[in-house]
Amino acid sequence: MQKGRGRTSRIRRRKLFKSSDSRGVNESYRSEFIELKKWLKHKKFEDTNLIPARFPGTGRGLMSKTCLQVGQMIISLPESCLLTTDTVITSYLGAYITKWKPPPSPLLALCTFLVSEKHVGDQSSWKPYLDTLPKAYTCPVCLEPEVVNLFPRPLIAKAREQRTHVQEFFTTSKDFFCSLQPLFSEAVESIFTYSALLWAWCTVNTRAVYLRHRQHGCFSAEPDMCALAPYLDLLNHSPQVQVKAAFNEETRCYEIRAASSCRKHEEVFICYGPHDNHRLLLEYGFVSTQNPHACVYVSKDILVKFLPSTDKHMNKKISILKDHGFTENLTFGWDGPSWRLLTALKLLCLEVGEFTYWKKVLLGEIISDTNEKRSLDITWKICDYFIEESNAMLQKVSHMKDEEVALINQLTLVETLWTEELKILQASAAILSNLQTAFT
Ligand SMILES: C[S@@+](CC[C@H](N)C(=O)[O-])C[C@H]1O[C@@H](n2cnc3c(N)ncnc32)[C@H](O)[C@@H]1O
Repeated sequence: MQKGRGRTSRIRRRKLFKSSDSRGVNESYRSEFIELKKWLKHKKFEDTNLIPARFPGTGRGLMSKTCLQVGQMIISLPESCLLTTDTVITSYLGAYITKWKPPPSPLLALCTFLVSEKHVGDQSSWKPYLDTLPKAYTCPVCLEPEVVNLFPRPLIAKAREQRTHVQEFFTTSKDFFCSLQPLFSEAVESIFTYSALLWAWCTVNTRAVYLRHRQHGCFSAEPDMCALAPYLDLLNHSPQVQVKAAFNEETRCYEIRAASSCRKHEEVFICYGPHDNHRLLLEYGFVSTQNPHACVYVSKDILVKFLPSTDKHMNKKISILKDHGFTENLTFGWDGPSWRLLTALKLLCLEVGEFTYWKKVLLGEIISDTNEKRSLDITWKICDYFIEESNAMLQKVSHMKDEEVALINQLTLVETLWTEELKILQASAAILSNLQTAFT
């Protein structure tokens, strides 16, 4: 038998591949995690199942020390470890928040606390936690505008909205920050800078868990539902896993239980929600590969671009689609064009004599073979147009990666997004070709 060609060798190679592909490198020896564990232990948290580790695909996360069974507790974090608006209200900031008018939002309270505690450094009782937080984030608001301009069109619009939102959050909070001057020897303008607030905003938005509080009278009406959960917030997202996560009123702990099993020394994931890649990038600053919820969005303008400009009913058709909510959430997915996209196109493809049947189209009825075929052909053309666009964008990003070395990480993120979109479109194109064959 030739060396390296036998069954044992194949198994060994497969095992090696598995270990280099999904196994993490233990990081529990790092000083920030040693300090964090000591601090958490002092707050009555005992960790038995998890170890901080770095993984090839997902970066820093948590690894299982043992095999985790369905229903088993993954982590149980006592209330005293959580950073909530209660923490802020009972701190030195409480008196300032209570007297400020108009009342600050719960989010502003959390962000102010984070910036202030980070500023005091060694003096902060939250230092062991703060030291484990990322120094920078990759949400679109943190990316260079030239990188954001490389996003798919619908995401560019959302990324710009996010930037405006955070800028307004900063501008409208400046007076409140000024009111905190008595607490600091330095000028508050040098502490509560835009970049400090941006860091805090991203910390809360990418890491907080959902925890509904009773509404404090000293805050604005926005729901108070975010809690920062040290250590637990090292858990990365997978769309494939299921967990049960909630605050247990009896044990007064935030608990996560496995709803699917996990093998020893594998990364332990939670699911942040059934989010598509645009939402993951917008809210958490990453893209998930093979995400079953990922899709490619089709805007109304693209639909119209592929339809004859001579159709005298076009404006009426568009306003029907708008009135019935059919101009939003039109998508291509792994399983082909969405029902909403196909339905919108069937309505837009109605011939003059068929126009009166538009209600039936919206109810999912088939009007004619011609209508079915025409709408499928146009769907295929749109899909093909998107495939070409994705390929062109991937080439552009690859070229920029050579030119703009300082932006390599940001560009890689965009590249992953377009690569996933291309895969989805190719899957959709294959499904559409099969459907078209049925009408020829
Ligand atoms: C709650 S934290 C999880 C821990 C984080 N990786 C860390 O090092 O602190 C959420 C952030 O982790 C990263 N993340 C989570 N799931 C991921 C995944 N599947 N792939 C890549 N990054 C992921 C994103 O940056 C996200 O904003």
